[in-house]
Formats: sequence, structure tokens, C-alpha cells
Amino acid sequence: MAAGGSASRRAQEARRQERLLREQWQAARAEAHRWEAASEGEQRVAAQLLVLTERGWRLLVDRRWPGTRAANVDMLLVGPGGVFVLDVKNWRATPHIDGGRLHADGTDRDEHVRKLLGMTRAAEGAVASLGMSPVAVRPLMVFAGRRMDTTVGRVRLLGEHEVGPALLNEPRRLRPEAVRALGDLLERAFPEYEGSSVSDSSLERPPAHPDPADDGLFDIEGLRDAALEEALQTPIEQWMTFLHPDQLALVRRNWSGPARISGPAGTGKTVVGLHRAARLAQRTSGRLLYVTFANNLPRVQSTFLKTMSPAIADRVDFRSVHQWAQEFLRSRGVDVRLRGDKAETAFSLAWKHTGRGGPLTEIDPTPRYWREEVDYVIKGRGITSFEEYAAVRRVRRGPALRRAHREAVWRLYETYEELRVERGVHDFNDVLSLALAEAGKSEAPPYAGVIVDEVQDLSLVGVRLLHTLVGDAPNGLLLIGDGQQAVYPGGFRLSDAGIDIRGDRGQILRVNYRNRREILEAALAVVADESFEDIDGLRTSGRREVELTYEDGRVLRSANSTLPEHDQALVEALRAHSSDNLGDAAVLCPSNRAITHYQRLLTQSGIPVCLLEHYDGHPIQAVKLGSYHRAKGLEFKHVYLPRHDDHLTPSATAPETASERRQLAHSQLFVAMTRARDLLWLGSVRAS
Ligand SMILES: Nc1ncnc2c1ncn2[C@@H]1O[C@H](COP(=O)(O)OP(=O)(O)OP(=O)(O)O)[C@@H](O)[C@H]1O
Repeated sequence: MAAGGSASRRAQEARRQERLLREQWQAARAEAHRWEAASEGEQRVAAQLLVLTERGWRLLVDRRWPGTRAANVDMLLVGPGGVFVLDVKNWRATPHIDGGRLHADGTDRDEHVRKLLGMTRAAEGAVASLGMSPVAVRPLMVFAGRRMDTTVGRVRLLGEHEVGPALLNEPRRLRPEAVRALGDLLERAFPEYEGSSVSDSSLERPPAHPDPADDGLFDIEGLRDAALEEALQTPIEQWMTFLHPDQLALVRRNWSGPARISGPAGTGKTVVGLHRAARLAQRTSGRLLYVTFANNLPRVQSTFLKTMSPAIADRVDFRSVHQWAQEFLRSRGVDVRLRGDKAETAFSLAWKHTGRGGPLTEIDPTPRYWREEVDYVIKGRGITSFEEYAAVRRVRRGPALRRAHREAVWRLYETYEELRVERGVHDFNDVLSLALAEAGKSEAPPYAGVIVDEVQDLSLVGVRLLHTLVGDAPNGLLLIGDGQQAVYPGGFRLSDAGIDIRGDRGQILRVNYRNRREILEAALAVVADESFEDIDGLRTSGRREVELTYEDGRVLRSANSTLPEHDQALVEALRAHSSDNLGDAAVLCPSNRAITHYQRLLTQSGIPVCLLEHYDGHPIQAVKLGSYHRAKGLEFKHVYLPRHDDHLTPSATAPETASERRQLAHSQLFVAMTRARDLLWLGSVRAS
């Protein structure tokens, strides 16, 4: 689409919006004049909100606060942007925030914030019966005669000029039927206040003859821009607002110590994690840490939280575990020299000196397998003595190792360590071990809570480190994950980390909200024969019981006899997308080499590409491209897996480790397949 065409359409739309808003504003001003008890400033605020009622919002004014004798709630507002509890202030003194508290005229006025939070809690309780997340109810304090936009805790403070545009600018969360249902519910829960000067019937019809002279004080431009943005918003983010009763219960629950949420792919574990983070941030004044293993996921999750709960988003640190550990070590003045390439060279040399040609090659001749043994079994678990290694149960590692083999691994490990230290570099495991040692020495940063997503990908040392930050404090540590989606070798049990998840602190979600039936069936078929051990030590069958939300879906299999034919089929399938929905597609690959290949192919074919490592969760009209590992935790409407079966048959040179490798490759493919919501394209090349 040509840029000029879109600019002129936008200008036309802007003019249309402006005309419409002017009419609506004049009607609203005339209407607000009828609120005799309200001051001029309050009337202006009311008029702004009345404009919203012309745009699908429902306004309830001067309501009784349930559970109190005489207290009232100024306004409740329900619309496409969510549910808001409003307190309108007409203060002579300028409000300001000092030390995290509301002040005006040199006095502490924080009791007004507390009162508004109390009303908000009452509204949260009321809407929970419709499955609405508590974090989707938001408190607003609006100041007549002021210009401001700030926050104090979870309360947003807006001036009278800012309130209309701010609300119109909210991302769409509620469909009209939800607005209606919530409005009706709140109307019943917060009955009309006796003695109110405003009756609801007066809010429904604009007067016949608005006074055109009244629009002088109104920021029509601000509202118009917000209305335009509203029209360009992404589709309704349903999960940011409504939760399944099982999810809602987990968001609201109080746990007396560490807790864990598990469940198959797509069952809303991350959704619960994000809602819980927002809720904890609302209820405490401390910071929260939300950690994953992958580097790109924190960026995406942070974007989601900002959209969902902007007022508290800056109190949640989204980090990958290694990123966090490095920042922490730097803040403590510990020198970290993470050099993956040099560590890799040290390992290659160690293999050359002590591995190659030795007893380990009988089991697997590839150094990669033994690098994984050192990384995931020895260093990942923080093992520092041979006795410990000799006795360790090698979770999810295939062949049993006799003592002679373990001794050979240990020699390899020691040689690697010597060469690494000689070079003065650290590997990824060292970063976590250093951070764990440092966190144990002195007080770690004070977090009110730590949420770990995709916990099955972390090492034992990583989990110990995060546990150290909050210990067994109530609502302190929440581990979210699914052992079936483990994409790295090895593993551990929570008991190895000294974490005890008792009784109701271990919860399972079972309703899949993401994948359409055909897609999930195809994905489950890949892992059906592979039972897996989860971090609680329990073994579960590969074909799990899952309740589905969406039927149908499409799985397209494209079998080709040559690679060029296969690639052509992929390009054609992607070209069938219109430029508007290209951003819904992702091409996922099992290796970096394949990513380079497909990046070149798509670019040469004129298809815009966004690498997953640059994706931050904001909509972008380009096909996402990245590895299966980087796609973890994400989802796309259309997923394309070129040459998806290339890696499923491990090479015949290492039969002893073949089954472990096959299982890992299956888990990785399963993760990639379950990223698809509506369409899954499976490409393969089979020479006939
Ligand atoms: N309450 C809900 N209402 C509507 N959609 C939902 C709800 N909860 C989750 N979803 C949808 O399901 C998708 C999957 O949720 P989420 O990513 O939290 O699952 P998950 O269990 O963490 O998945 P995985 O383990 O596969 O990464 C969400 O992105 C959203 O599209």
C-alpha cells in the first residue's frame, strides 16, 4: 500500500473524528450542566466521560459503596478499555507525589488513595464472578482544573484534560457484550446512592440543543488523536482481561511458601504468571522479578504487562536468568568475563587432550554429547567433587555410565576447567554459580516476589539462585513450567534445590486456550510415545489429557522431493498472506544454519522478516523468523516449520545416545508445533 494513500485516508479519518467529537462534546457539556451539585471543574470531567458514553462506554455516577453505610463511589466506568473506578477531586491546592504518597497543600492526603483502593477492591470482587481478572479493574483519581498524568502505586492520577484521551487510548479489552454484562453487574453491586444529584437515565440521552459556545476548554485535538489510535489498535487482548475460573483462582491465591504451576502447552500458565505479577505489584510496594531462560521472552512479556497494567509495570523486572545474574554481579563489583567462544575453544582442546579416543567415544564419539554432560549434569547442578558426580542420578540422560566412564567425564571436566581458567574466561554456568555464591554472602536485592517462567529450561544452580532471593517467604517464589517442553538436555528435581512444594502449592492447568484441535493432535502425536519426568519427579505419559477451547484448525503437510521445490512451496504459502496479516506468521527452524538460509530466501523473495531476537511483542507487519528455542513461550496464528523432520532421526554413529537425542528432538518439535494457533505448515524434503 502506497504511503501517500494511507496518509490521506488518515487525514480524512481525522477530520471525520473531529467533527463527530465536536458534536458529542457539545452534547456532553450541555448534559453535564444539569449536574447542579457538581462544580464547574467536575462538570467538565463529567462531560469528558459523557463523550465516552457515545463510544461504547458505560458510566455509573454517584453509587453506593457496598459494605459501607454511607460512603459513595464517584464514578464507575466500563468500556472497551476496561473497568475503571474514579474518584473526582476538585482541590484548590495542587496535588503532588512525595515519597510515594499523595500530598496537597503541604499535607499528606494519602487516605484518599487508600479509600479509592478500597472501592477498587469492592469492584474487583464484584467482577470476579464474570471471570474478570482483578488486575483488569483500575483506579483513577481525576483532578478538575489540573493537567497531570502520573501514578501513585497502582492509582493513576489524571488531570481533567487528560482523562478523556487517556481512556480512549486504552487498548481494547472488552467486547460490547462484555461491557454490557459488566455494566449490569456493577449497577447491581453498586446501587444508586440515595440523594444523588445525578440519575443514570440522564446519562443515556444527549440533549436536543447543545450549546456550541462551550467547547473552549476542551482538548479536542488530544481526543481526536486518541480516537484515531483507538481505531488502529491491535485486536482485543482477551486474556488480559478474562480468566478461566481455574486461572483466576491461581491469580488470587495466597501461598504460604514456594509454589508451582504446571500444565500442558497453551494452558495459560504464562497468562497466570503475568496476572499474578501485576496483582502482587498492586498489593506490595516492593519490586518483583519475572525470569525466564530465553533472552527474548522477557522483552515480549514486559510489553504484555505494560499493556495490561501500565501503572505497576515499572516495578516488575523482566530478565533472562543470565542477564539478571550478570547485572547482579556487576552491581557487586564481581568481575565477569563471559566469553562463550573462548570457553568453546577450551572445551575443544580438553576433548582433544583427554576425550577423543578414550572410553567415552564408545558411548558417543561426538564431543557435543560430552560438552552437554559437563554443562548440564556437572556444572548446571553445581557439582564440584567426583564423589558427588559418581553418585548423581543423571535425569533425562540416556545411557547408564559405568564408573570408568564417569571418571573419564571427570577428567574431561577438570581439563576443561583448567584451560578455561588459564584463558581467564567464564561460561554461562559460571555466571550463575558466581551469582549464587555472591547472593549467599550478603543480602541479595530485596524482591517481594520472584516468578520463574519455563522453569524446566533452567539449571539446578539457576533455580537455587532464584530461590535464594526470596527463600520460602509467602507468595515469594512461583515456578511455572512444563517438563514435556524441556528443550535442553539433562534435568533436575525441585527437591535437589531444597524447594518443597506441598499441598495446594502445586497446581496444574488443563484447558488449552491456544491450539486448535487438529494442530494439538498433530503435535501430541510427535511425543505420544515418550513419557517424561517433570521437576516434581513424577513421570507422565506423553499423550496427556487436555481440554480444548478451539475446534478445527489446519495442518498442511508439504512433502517435496527437492529442497528448491520445498522452499518454493514455503515462499508461495507465505505470499498468500496479505500484507495486513503477514505479522501473524512465524517461520521456525531447528538450527541457526537453517535460520540464515531462510532469512536469505525470504528477503530475496521480497517477504519482510523480523528475527525473533528483535521481536518485542509489539505488532509488526513482517514474518517472524527464529529457532524453536527462541519461540518458547510465544505463539503465532500461522506457524511454518520448514524441513521439520530433518532432525528427528539421529545419526547412526552413536546408537547408545540415539534414543535420548530422538526424545529431545521430538520435544523441540513439539514446542515449535504448539506455537501455532490456527495453521501449522509442516514442510519436508524426501528424495524418492
Ligand atoms: N483466559 C484466557 N482467555 C482467552 N485466551 C487465553 C486465556 N488464557 C490463555 N489464553 C490464550 O492461550 C494462550 C496460551 O497461554 P500461555 O502462553 O499463558 O500458555 P502457557 O501454558 O504458558 O503455554 P506454553 O507452555 O505452551 O508456553 C495465550 O497467549 C492466550 O492466547
